[in-house]
Formats: sequence, C-alpha cells, structure tokens
Amino acid sequence: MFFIMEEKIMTDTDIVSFVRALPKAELHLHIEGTLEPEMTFALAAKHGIQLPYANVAALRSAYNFSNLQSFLDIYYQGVQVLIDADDFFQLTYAYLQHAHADGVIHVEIFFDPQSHLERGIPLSVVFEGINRALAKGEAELGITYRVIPCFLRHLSEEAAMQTLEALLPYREYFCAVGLDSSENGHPPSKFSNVFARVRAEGFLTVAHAGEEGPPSYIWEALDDLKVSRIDHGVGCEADEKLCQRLAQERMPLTVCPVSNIKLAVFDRMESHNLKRLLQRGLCVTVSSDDPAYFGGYALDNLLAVQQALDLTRDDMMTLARNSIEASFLSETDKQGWQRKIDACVHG
Ligand code: HPA
Ligand SMILES: [Zn+2]
Repeated sequence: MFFIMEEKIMTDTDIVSFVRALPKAELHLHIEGTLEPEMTFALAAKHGIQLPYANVAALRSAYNFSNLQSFLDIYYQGVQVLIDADDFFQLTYAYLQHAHADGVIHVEIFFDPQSHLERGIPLSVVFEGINRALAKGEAELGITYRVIPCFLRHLSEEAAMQTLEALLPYREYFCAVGLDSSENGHPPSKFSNVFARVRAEGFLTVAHAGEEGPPSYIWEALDDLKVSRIDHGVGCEADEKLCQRLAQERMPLTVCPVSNIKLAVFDRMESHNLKRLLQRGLCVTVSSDDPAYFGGYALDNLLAVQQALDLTRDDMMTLARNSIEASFLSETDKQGWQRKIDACVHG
C-alpha cells in the first residue's frame, strides 16, 4: 500500500520508519497499565497468588471493555500481583524497552499510590523498583524520565491529602501530581484543596479531564487545579470557548487514541477528533495510556491515527514537536530535541 504524504510517495515501511525515527516523548502512561498478561501470570506464580483466569489467553480475552469503569475494574485487579520492588522494576523496565523500540526518548509515567498503599505495599517499595528501572533505562537506553503519582478521584479529597503526606518524603522522585480513575461524578473541583497544597509544595499538576466527562471538568482542571496539561481532553470539542482557550494558551492535551477506541469514547478511529484539534492549533500529543490493556504502545497509537485520519508527514512531525513542548524537560533539552526533529524533515 502507498500513501501520498506531502507530495512524496511513502510506503507503509517508510512511514513506520519515519514515525519511529522521530524523537518523541510519552506523557500519558500509567505504569500499572503496562502489565502484560504474561507478566501478570509470572508474578502471580512467584507470589503464590491464585488468579481468576485459567491462563494468559483467558485473561487477555477479558480485555473487552465497554467504558472506562469496565476497564478500571480489571486494571485494579491486575495491580494485585505487584508486591515487591523487583516486580515494579520488571514492569517498568519492560515498558522502557517497548518505548525505546518505538523511538520514545523521554517518558513521564503515572502511578497510583493509593492502589498500592491500600494493599499494604509501602511507597518505598514502589519508588525503589520504578526508579531503579528508570535509572537503568536512562543509562542503557538513553531515555530520560519524570514520575507523576496520581490521586484516585473516586476516593475522597481527605484520602488524597493523606496520600500527599505519604508522598512528601519521596519528593525528589516526582515532579508533578495527577488525577485519574473514574471521571463521571468526580469533578476536578472535588480536589481543589489538595491540589492547592500540591502546588504550594512546589509540584506541577496535571489531571485527566474530558475523557468521558463534560467540558466543565476541563475548565475546572484549568481554573481550580491550575494544571500544566490536560490528560485526554478530547471532550473539549463540545465547547467552542474552551477550545479557543486551549489553543490560545497552548495547553497540551495528552490524547490516547487507541485507549479512546477501546473505551468507546469514539466508535472508530476514523471518527476521532485528533486531526480537527490539531488543525485548530491545539497542542495535541499522542500517548498510549495503558498499552497492555488496550493493545498499543506509542508507535501503534501514532500509526493508528496516521492511517485512520490521513495525517501527513508534517502532522506527524507536529505531534512529535508537541510532545517535546508539552513535556517537563528543561528548556535546553527541549531545544535540543526540537532541532533533532527538524533534522528529520530530510530523513
Ligand atoms: O485512561 C484512564 N482514565 C482514568 N484513569 C485511569 N487509570 C488508568 N488509566 C486510566
Ligand atoms: Zn490515563
């Protein structure tokens, strides 16, 4: 098959190589969502945990979701096999190898402290495992990183405040705090006080908003939580004033196309609004969210939207540039990567 991209005929293989070679950052990635069924079974065997599935294939066939909640129920079940620091290390390093193979040069990974604390797993164990993998990934694969713990929004603000207290002794290991889990019925404003405290402690903020929830949740994430990025945010299109504001402020959206299809946010990739948002000048980026559950890592997501929405070579470069712009890298590092992306024009 052939595609005409910017007057240049590219084959499927050309496109894959071109997109893979573009330096890019992955900014919306739940590390617990990278738990592949094979690892779930291996860790369950290691810890003597009985899983409610006969085998890997049976578990994978349960990955058939109708909405966000149906996914979260299975995702929180999967987390139970993560017990010691080596488990978190293995999980994170396996993800980094995928990311490296896809040409990802910088990752900002989420984790859910409350889903580990409530099982009696201390944060020292989680941070030890994740950070050992991230340090190895930087040394051996050249991937730089940031870590972003998220509060579970289906729990109370008080629980989030206690989680923040538990996180503060590890402040050197993370740069921002996020908000995830079941969106509808749990608006960002529910967490205004704890996020004010997060900012007062010197951290940046991000929040999932406008995945399934209304545009008002995106407004609240901006105005109440003072976020630096909106995770997902695709629901903004229903509100013209909001779209104008997002474009004007170059407020990044970390869009996860494969996730959006698997969780029925859009019925098919061809109906995804990513291209329209990009054309309106929004700072759209592409990430994989929970790749083990949705069946697509960074490159799969980029290629899926390229094909379904006929994105050009320039569009793909814009997505890569946006991912660097939206990252929490230093300005110097950002400039270095933007120059490398510019060099790909001739690639
Ligand atoms: O896609 C998501 N949305 C909300 N919460 C989540 N926690 C893991 N993945 C997600
Ligand atoms: Zn997410």
